[in-house]
Amino acid sequence: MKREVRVEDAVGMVLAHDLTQIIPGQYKGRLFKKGHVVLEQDIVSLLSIGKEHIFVLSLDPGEVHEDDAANRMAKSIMHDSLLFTEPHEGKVNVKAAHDGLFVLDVPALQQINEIGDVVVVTKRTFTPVKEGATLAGLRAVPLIIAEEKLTAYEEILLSRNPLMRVVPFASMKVGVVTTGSEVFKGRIEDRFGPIVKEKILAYHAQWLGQQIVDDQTEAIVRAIQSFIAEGADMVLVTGGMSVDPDDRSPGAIAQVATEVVSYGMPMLPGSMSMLAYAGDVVLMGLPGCVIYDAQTAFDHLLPRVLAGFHLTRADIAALGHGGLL
Ligand SMILES: Nc1nc2c(c(=O)[nH]1)N[C@H]1C(S)=C(S)[C@@H](COP(=O)(O)OP(=O)(O)OC[C@H]3O[C@@H](n4cnc5c(N)ncnc54)[C@H](O)[C@@H]3O)O[C@H]1N2
Ligand code: MOO
Repeated sequence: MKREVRVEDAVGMVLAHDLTQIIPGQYKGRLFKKGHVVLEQDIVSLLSIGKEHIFVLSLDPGEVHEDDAANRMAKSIMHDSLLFTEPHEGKVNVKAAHDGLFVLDVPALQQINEIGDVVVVTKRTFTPVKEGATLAGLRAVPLIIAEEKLTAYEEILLSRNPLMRVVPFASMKVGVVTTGSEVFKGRIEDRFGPIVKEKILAYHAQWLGQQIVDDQTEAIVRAIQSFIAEGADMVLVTGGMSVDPDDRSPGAIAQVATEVVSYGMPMLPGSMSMLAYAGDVVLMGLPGCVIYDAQTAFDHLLPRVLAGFHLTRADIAALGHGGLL
């Protein structure tokens, strides 16, 4: 509620509007901002610009100032992997405490943003982020917010936190099996090795090496198994993923796998990719587009796998929404 008070009585109260200072020839601008909580030392400044009375918004019981609200919003989503800025204009920014994969509880975010007057705005879930990156903004929309809106927010998080977190990447050991008679027989130069190596090293994973083999199922199987015997956490098989008679990679991966999650996925480019597991070892089949397109399904699967997630068919099916890269 807006009401008039004597400046001396305004300490602790919230300014209802901006207050302007004019010093002829020198300055015309805002001395205090709407929403400012009046401090003891502000009294002199206010009197010096001719304000003996000011309009304040009094916080009735059940009302919270925007900055206090933003602080409470931050408190409810505390997590070791997150850092929070001081509130400014009713907003706290959330930052990454370390490199990793940004992971968000999307249904909980939806529930929070349905409350009204509190908004949480984030990066997309499963985005790889660097230390210090801004992940989200938490904002109280009105200057004065109803306590019940904040309570509703806090109640959702009682059972749902962590709402968001950053999962560090494991330093997995990765081996690459490259198929293709044209490469094996030296008819063309291999392009897969350097491209995949760069993507893997960008996540600080370990490069075990690359084996180039002919389009023969047994040769591909042996190469995968030799990387597993060497301690690989992940083996990538490149090329030979589509429909030609020489495309042996899916069959070879399936032979080694204990679980085939998916051959084919709802992402373009990269729809001919494959994900399988041999025990805990991740097996991926990478189609030719990975050497052609800057972004494919591989770029979306790799960080999630490195963050330690065991992907299911449901996870793969969910890629379709936004999967047209
Ligand atoms: N009839 C269909 N044709 C294709 C389909 C389909 O569903 N039906 N899918 C297309 C899609 S999508 C993709 S992606 C590619 C998948 O290709 P492959 O993984 O089978 O790739 P290859 O046939 O082995 O090679 C394609 C192309 O890339 C060259 N290549 C392969 N490996 C290397 C390497 N290590 N270094 C350099 N160049 C390499 C290869 O020589 C071919 O030119 O299939 C579509 N077709
Ligand atoms: O697997 Mo293909 O890449 O859909 O582009």
